Order: sequence, then C-alpha cells, then structure tokens
Amino acid sequence: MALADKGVPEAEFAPAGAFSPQEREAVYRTIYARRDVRDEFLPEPLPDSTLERILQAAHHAPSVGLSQPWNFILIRDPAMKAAVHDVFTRCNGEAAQMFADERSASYRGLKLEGILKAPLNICVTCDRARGGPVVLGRTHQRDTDLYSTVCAIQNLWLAARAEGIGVGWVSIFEQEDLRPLLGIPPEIVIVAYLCVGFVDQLFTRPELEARQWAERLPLEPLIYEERWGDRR
Ligand SMILES: Cc1cc2c(cc1C)N(C[C@H](O)[C@H](O)[C@H](O)COP(=O)(O)O)c1[nH]c(=O)[nH]c(=O)c1N2
Repeated sequence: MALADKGVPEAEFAPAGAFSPQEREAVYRTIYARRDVRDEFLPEPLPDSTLERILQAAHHAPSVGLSQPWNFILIRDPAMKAAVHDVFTRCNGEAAQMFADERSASYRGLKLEGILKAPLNICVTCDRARGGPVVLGRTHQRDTDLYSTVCAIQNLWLAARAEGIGVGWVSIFEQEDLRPLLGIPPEIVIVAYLCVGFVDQLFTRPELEARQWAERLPLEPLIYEERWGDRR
C-alpha cells in the first residue's frame, strides 16, 4: 500500500473505496435538497445532541494548514435577535435602493432572513491569527482562512439538511454594526450569520429561482479545457 511508505503506523489508514449506492445516494440527495431557508422555521429548539452533531460536522471541514480558524456564536436571546434584526432592516432598506426601479420593487417583496423566527442564530467567525503567523498553505494566499471557514459553513448546512434542519445565510449587514452587538473583537472577521431551525417544507429549487429573481446557469459553459475561455 502506498500509504505504508509514508512512514506512519498502519492504524492511521482505512480503505478508501467508493460508498455503497445507498450511501452515495444519501450524499447527493443532501447536496441537491439543501436549501437556503428564509422564513419557514418551526419554533422548536434544536436538541443539544443535534446541535452538537451539526457543529461537529462544521468542525470537520478542511482548513488551511489544519488551522480551524472558525468560532460559532450561538444566539437564542430574543433581545439579541431583535437588535440584529434592526441592523438587517436598515441595511436591507439601503440594499433595496441599489437595484433599479422594477428590480427594486421585486427585491422589496423578497423575504431575505428568518432572524426572529429561527429558534437559533449562529454567527460564524474567522480568527485570522489562529495557527500563528505562518500557516502552512496560507503563506501566499492570505484569504484561505476565510475560505476554510466557508467550508465549515457548508458542512454545517449539509449536515443540518440531513437532520431536517433548515439554515438561512444572512449577509445583508455591515460587519461593524454586528461586531459591538456580539462583542466580536476587531481582529476577528464575521463570515456568516445563520438562521437555524427545524423546517417541515422546503423549496425544491432555490427560492430566488422559484420567484424568478435568478436562475441556475447551465454548467457546461462554465467548464473550460486547459485554458480560460477554451470550450471543451
Ligand atoms: C455567501 C452567501 C450569502 C447569502 C446567501 C448565500 C451565500 C452562499 N443567501 C442564500 C442564497 O440566496 C441561496 O443560497 C441561493 O439563492 C441558492 O439557493 P439555495 O441555497 O440552493 O436554496 C442569502 N439569502 C438571503 O435570503 N439573504 C442573504 O443575505 C443571503 N446571503
């Protein structure tokens, strides 16, 4: 076995064959059936064991140099959620004005968060100092710590879907407005604000597609062969 030549004990290896058809099906189903959830949250709190599983899934994401730069702030206090919602409301009003006439009207008709309705909100942050001043793999691409944090978020999102829990990512905020509310120090970057809770129905395709705001692009033209722009 090639791994045996790496000089680590054999107990560190496991067979790496493909999953069974049912296991594969479950993985793809999770990916395709995951949705961004705005408003469809049920009020029941997440059991601690379920929350632990989805946070562990996040924590098992790949990270540059195994730096694991993330933190998760769990927000359940209605007063805190209301304060965050106020920040969203102001920023969302500004956002609506950035779109031209008709688009602005349809933007205002979209529900873009479930901050108050979701029983749990999670602010996911990235500590840019985690792992020390020189991190393997981050030497030439400083933002790989942020990319790692996004990998953790995607793991959480997929694990949540498999648990029947919806997740909605809200990004219509100024970082600097959230920071003092949540007591986040200046050196920490706010990567995501997530609304989390059980759901009993989900859109079968992105809600923005169902509401004719945007549509999924065909994949084929996005794939090039050898060089940027070369069709395959
Ligand atoms: C980084 C980032 C930031 C946001 C989002 C996503 C991501 C990845 N999305 C959700 C987004 O609209 C959604 O993922 C797409 O429309 C595709 O839909 P599904 O996720 O497949 O349901 C999102 N949705 C929303 O209603 N308010 C928001 O502020 C944001 N912000």
